[in-house]
Amino acid sequence: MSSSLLKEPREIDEIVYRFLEISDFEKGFSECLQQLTEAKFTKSQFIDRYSELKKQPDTYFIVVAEDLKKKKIIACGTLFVEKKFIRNCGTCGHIEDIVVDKTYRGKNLGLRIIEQLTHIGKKLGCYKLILDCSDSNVKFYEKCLFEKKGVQMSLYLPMSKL
Ligand SMILES: CC(=O)SCCNC(=O)CCNC(=O)[C@H](O)C(C)(C)COP(=O)(O)OP(=O)(O)OC[C@H]1O[C@@H](n2cnc3c(N)ncnc32)[C@H](O)[C@@H]1OP(=O)(O)O
Repeated sequence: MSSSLLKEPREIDEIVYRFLEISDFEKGFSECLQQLTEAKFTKSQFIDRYSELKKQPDTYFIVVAEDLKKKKIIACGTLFVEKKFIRNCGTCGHIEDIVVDKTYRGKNLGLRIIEQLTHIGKKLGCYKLILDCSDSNVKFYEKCLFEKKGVQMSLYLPMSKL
């Protein structure tokens, strides 16, 4: 994943926006994600998943914000890139797992993470970016220029290994 895919400036007020690195386990990546949902994992699980995603460099783009003074991950978000047959074999981007550390909310970090993911999506030629969110986050995504469309549906499956 080349950092040339990222939007400039990548550093604002001693906060850097960059791709996830293997050393981010120590910098509180899991603790940041835990402020979104259940996200406890061991270092070995992190390394396994990180290595797996690294093998698909055109598909998974995880952007983090690091507070350089504290060496701490304070926000993150994912762009998952889906290759389709429809739309002239088009590419659709899925925005996932956006979270900003509680103590940094309301300072445009969420907006900047979305701007980075949108920038990557544009550079990769995605024809659209889509996401699921709760009603309470609709206004945030509208500020990020998304518009409400359709409904979200889920089917949670038992976690069996077939
Ligand atoms: C696809 C998914 O991942 S959905 C899951 C989203 N994540 C979560 O719900 C986790 C918990 N929440 C968070 O981490 C954060 O509150 C986020 C990511 C939703 C927002 O991040 P923040 O950094 O606080 O937002 P940011 O400061 O960039 O806000 C940008 C604009 O949206 C507005 N905004 C942000 N959140 C909200 C909200 N919930 N309701 C209304 N407006 C909002 C801000 O006021 C700001 O507007 P302004 O430019 O007029 O001042």
